[in-house]
Amino acid sequence: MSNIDFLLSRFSSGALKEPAPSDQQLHQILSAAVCAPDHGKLRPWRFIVIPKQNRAEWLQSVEQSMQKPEYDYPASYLQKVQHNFSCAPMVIALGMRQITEKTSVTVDEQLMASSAAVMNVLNAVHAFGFGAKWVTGPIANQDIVDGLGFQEPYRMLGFLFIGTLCEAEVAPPRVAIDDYVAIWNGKPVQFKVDSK
Ligand SMILES: Cc1cc2nc3c(=O)[nH]c(=O)nc-3n(C[C@H](O)[C@H](O)[C@H](O)COP(=O)(O)O)c2cc1C
Repeated sequence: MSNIDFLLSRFSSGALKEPAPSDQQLHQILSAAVCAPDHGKLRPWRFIVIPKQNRAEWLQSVEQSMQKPEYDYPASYLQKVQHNFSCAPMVIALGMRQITEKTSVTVDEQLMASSAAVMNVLNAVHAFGFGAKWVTGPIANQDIVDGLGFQEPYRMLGFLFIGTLCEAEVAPPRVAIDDYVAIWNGKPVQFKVDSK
């Protein structure tokens, strides 16, 4: 497969089975993260691997926090979280360190660099033939953020579930790029997708 076909064939999937990437593969996958564009070289991205051997303890703390009345999660969401965290072969919590002193680089730019780093991780996972899904959702309550160590100045950016794709999965149809790209001809542009 050519490099461009490789990029065009990536898709997200939460239907994952064992095995997960090996430690060596994970090291390379995370090394791809730090190749992301990074204004001011602030390295804002942070990754917390939640290893299989600590997953039961992690899940227990998630369940305890989600059952607190102040959070008011629907039972169906708790079940979904239990399923995702117990079944995913690999779980990585995503975060960033927000730097506001001695830099002119905005936190928005740091968020963009951190998101670009996650995208590199998704592509590196795909390069090794694995699948992944980035989720945020309402799970990041204060107890979960604190339990990970992602309280300020850090900011939580979600979780990555990583593993082997189920055979039946194929890439979904993609949108037409012409809808999202315009050529500037001296006047403000009108995107096709927004004028439909
Ligand atoms: C920052 C971010 C957060 C996301 N959070 C969720 C989520 O909480 N739940 C979910 O089902 N999908 C979530 N998604 C979407 C999936 O990760 C994925 O992008 C989507 O299913 C489309 O698949 P694709 O990557 O193949 O286009 C999120 C995506 C991004 C970029």
